[in-house]
Order: sequence, then structure tokens, then C-alpha cells
Amino acid sequence: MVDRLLANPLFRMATRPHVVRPPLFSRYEPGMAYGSHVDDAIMGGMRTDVSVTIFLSEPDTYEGGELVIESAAGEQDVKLAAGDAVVYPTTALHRVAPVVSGERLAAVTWVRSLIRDADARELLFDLETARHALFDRLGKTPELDLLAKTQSNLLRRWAED
Ligand SMILES: O=C(O)CCC(=O)C(=O)O
Ligand SMILES: [Fe+2]
Repeated sequence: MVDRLLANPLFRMATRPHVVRPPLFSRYEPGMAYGSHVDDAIMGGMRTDVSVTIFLSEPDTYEGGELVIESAAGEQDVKLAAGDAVVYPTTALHRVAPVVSGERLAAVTWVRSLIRDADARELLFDLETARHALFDRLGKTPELDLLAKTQSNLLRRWAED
């Protein structure tokens, strides 16, 4: 599972992984929930920067069981297809809403990122996303070379290995 995550370019871009913990599997039956909490800052001696939930049950097989991520902009309910994953900053409060019927299987894991700060990770993610989209439209240009240089040097400035 960790190998599959690491092989995914979007996962790598969003998390900038340094270490990925072995996943934990969970099964929620009707009535089960996980109240609002923040995940441990250190797990097995490793600082945790990014939390990952991999949904293992199809959403139409259970009611409730949304992963609710709290942020300054409000709450986000996440319930994805089996095999899809969501990544969120480990700094965020989150909870699992009560499962009303069916069974919710999920795997969770944590990433120590090369980039500790969530805002800095987002900035690099946006820059890389925009750069790739422009490259697809324009091909290699001197301006895109400058953006690639900027991205690379921000990464070099911020990365903690
Ligand atoms: O099952 C989930 O989506 C998240 C579980 C969780 O928050 C945790 O294990 O810390
Ligand atoms: Fe959690």
C-alpha cells in the first residue's frame, strides 16, 4: 500500500514524502465514530506532517462515516470511492462521523514530509501544478525555466531531510 502511494505522482506532489508509516486498518460498524481529535505529533519517533485516509469501502455500502476535516474555512466532509485517498495536514482537527448502517473499512497512515509547513507544501503544490499545465500548453519556454528554477530553489530552501 505504501509502495502504491509513493508511486502516485499526485500523492508525491501533495505530501513531499520523507517517510511513510505502515498503515493501520480500521472497521467501523453502525454506531461507531471517532470524535474530534488531532493526531499525535510524533509516532514511533517520527514527526507527523500529513495524515492519509485510504477509503476501502464503496460509499454506497454504508451510511454516515464521513471523514470531517476542520479548518479555518469551515468543515469538509470526505467520503471517497474504495481505493481513493485523501491527504490532510496532521495539524488539523478531524473526526469520523457516526456510521449509521453498513461497514466502513479504511486504512490510515502518516507521512513525515520534507516540507514541514502545510502552507509551504501548498505553495509548492500550486506552483508545480500551474507549471505542468503551462508546459502542456506552451512546451519549454524561458519563463517556464524560471518557474522551474524558482520551484527547485524554494524546495531546496525549505526541505528538511
Ligand atoms: O478513518 C479515518 O478516516 C481517520 C481515522 C483517524 O482520524 C485516525 O486514525 O486518527
Ligand atoms: Fe486522526
